[in-house]
Amino acid sequence: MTANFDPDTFDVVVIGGGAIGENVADRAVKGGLTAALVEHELVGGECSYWACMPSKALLRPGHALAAARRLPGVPVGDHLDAAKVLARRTYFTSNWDDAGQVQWAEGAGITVIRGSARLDGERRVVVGDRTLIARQAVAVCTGSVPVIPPLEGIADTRVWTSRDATSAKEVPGRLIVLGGGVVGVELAQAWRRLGSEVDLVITGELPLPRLEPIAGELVAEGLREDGVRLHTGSKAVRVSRTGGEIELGLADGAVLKADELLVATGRRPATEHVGVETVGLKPGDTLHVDDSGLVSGVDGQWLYAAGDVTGRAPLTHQGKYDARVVGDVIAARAKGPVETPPWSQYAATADHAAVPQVVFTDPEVAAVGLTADQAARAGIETRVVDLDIAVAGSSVHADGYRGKARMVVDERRKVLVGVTFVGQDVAELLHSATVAIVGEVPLHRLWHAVPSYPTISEVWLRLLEAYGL
Ligand SMILES: Cc1cc2nc3c(=O)[nH]c(=O)nc-3n(C[C@H](O)[C@H](O)[C@H](O)COP(=O)(O)OP(=O)(O)OC[C@H]3O[C@@H](n4cnc5c(N)ncnc54)[C@H](O)[C@@H]3O)c2cc1C
Ligand SMILES: NC(=O)c1ccc[n+]([C@@H]2O[C@H](COP(=O)([O-])OP(=O)(O)OC[C@H]3O[C@@H](n4cnc5c(N)ncnc54)[C@H](O)[C@@H]3O)[C@@H](O)[C@H]2O)c1
Repeated sequence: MTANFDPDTFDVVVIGGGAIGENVADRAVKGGLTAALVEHELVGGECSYWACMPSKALLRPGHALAAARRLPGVPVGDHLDAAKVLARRTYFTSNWDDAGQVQWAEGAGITVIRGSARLDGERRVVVGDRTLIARQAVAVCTGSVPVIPPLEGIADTRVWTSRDATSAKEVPGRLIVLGGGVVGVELAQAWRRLGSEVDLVITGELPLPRLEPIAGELVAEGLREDGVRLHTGSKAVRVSRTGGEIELGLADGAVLKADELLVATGRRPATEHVGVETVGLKPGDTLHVDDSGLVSGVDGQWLYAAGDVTGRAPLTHQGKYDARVVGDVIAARAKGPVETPPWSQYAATADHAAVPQVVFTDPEVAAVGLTADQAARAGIETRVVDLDIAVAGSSVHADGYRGKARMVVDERRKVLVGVTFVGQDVAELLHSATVAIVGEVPLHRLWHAVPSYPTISEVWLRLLEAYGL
């Protein structure tokens, strides 16, 4: 480790102390460097306080109740105790206090600096009246912010973003959710199961349009069964609030009324106020990176980025994988030139081949790799195998179990390039698919990975049989 005599000079300065920035700093320190982590809100970022953790804490009790109802003989009540669910959610956010994460970071040897950071040319970062100097590298890990569509009246109307929807202290009586991506479907179901009347407005015919159609089909079915009113093919055009009531006007003339409107129409990289213009980049743009995390268009191998700000895979686990690459490669390059071949410690190759994602609705969606469409568009000669999940394990798991599975095979290489499972409790099946894709396991060898009886994993056997093995 380089001795740190000047309190404003570090080997690495990380801008943004979300999960991704924390991991860049941690790996750099583990590699023998000094690192400063600059954060202007809460160390831990979106995932810990307003995204993954609180949203999953809001969803899980409703799923447990629904699962219990599918099993005769299990004594269950008819609704959740919302106050207790909200209190448990708040526990998972540490009541929006980052003392624990700061303690972790300092214990890991990272210097935490509070304040808003801006790049100020090569290897310089300004925080308030301090100018930090980065001997080796600066890593921008500033995450993303919600996109608010330009609806008439929206600038003057108080609406919810995902932050409000994950931190609300009371259950709204009526909630409109605009946008049928992952945030939209998860939070529509969470609040519906906590007692809100929910209208979900989507532009297409199915929610979750980036995933295989089986995901949108079964999730739409699940939402409707819960009582969510799904407005498909709908375009929101105007919004207003009178007193406590918000109105959302649709292009077909319909007007939806509610107590709150959650705008869940996507996110964009947070690069507007980070001083990227001082190094020749455009504020607001995505920071495109190579597989080692080096920002494109900036010379000198000193500016890195990871996480949502890169637009590669806006997911905590994948961003943390990219962060481990970035922290490791900065430490390695501090000692000399480094090769970054695919699948090496210094290349985030999986971002192109096998990004896993779980949508934590009921039914769950667990998907990794390419959809059939994406594989075909990439010029891969594919064979698609579709199945209902109907094995001994699924029927024991829940009465009336409904689920679907799809695997996308690269026919030339006889390996998997994409797998999607949809159904109750399929999330834990996903890692098997990720291992198969990353390991490029030939199907004839996968045949020898025998799933236990009676588990839902037996769907693997059925998929391979349906393929012809
Ligand atoms: C509702 C919701 C649910 C989600 N659920 C999941 C899930 O279940 N699983 C999953 O994998 N992903 C989930 N995601 C996505 C996940 O939250 C993000 O991919 C992840 O938080 C990105 O981490 P990050 O570190 O890149 O950004 P962030 O977590 O946003 O961290 C960036 C940090 O940088 C700080 N910062 C920004 N600018 C500056 C500056 N100039 N100076 C100092 N600090 C600055 C911010 O305050 C912030 O703390 C969810 C997202 C949402 C919105
Ligand atoms: N469980 C998880 O892993 C999880 C959960 C939540 C979020 N996330 C991540 O966070 C990111 C952001 O999620 P998101 O749902 O905000 O974004 P998204 O881009 O996934 O979905 C936004 C949706 O809003 C729709 N939309 C855009 N403009 C609209 C408009 N004017 N009216 C109606 N619909 C409109 C889009 O067609 C899209 O379907 C995602 O990329 C996801 O990876 C992950």
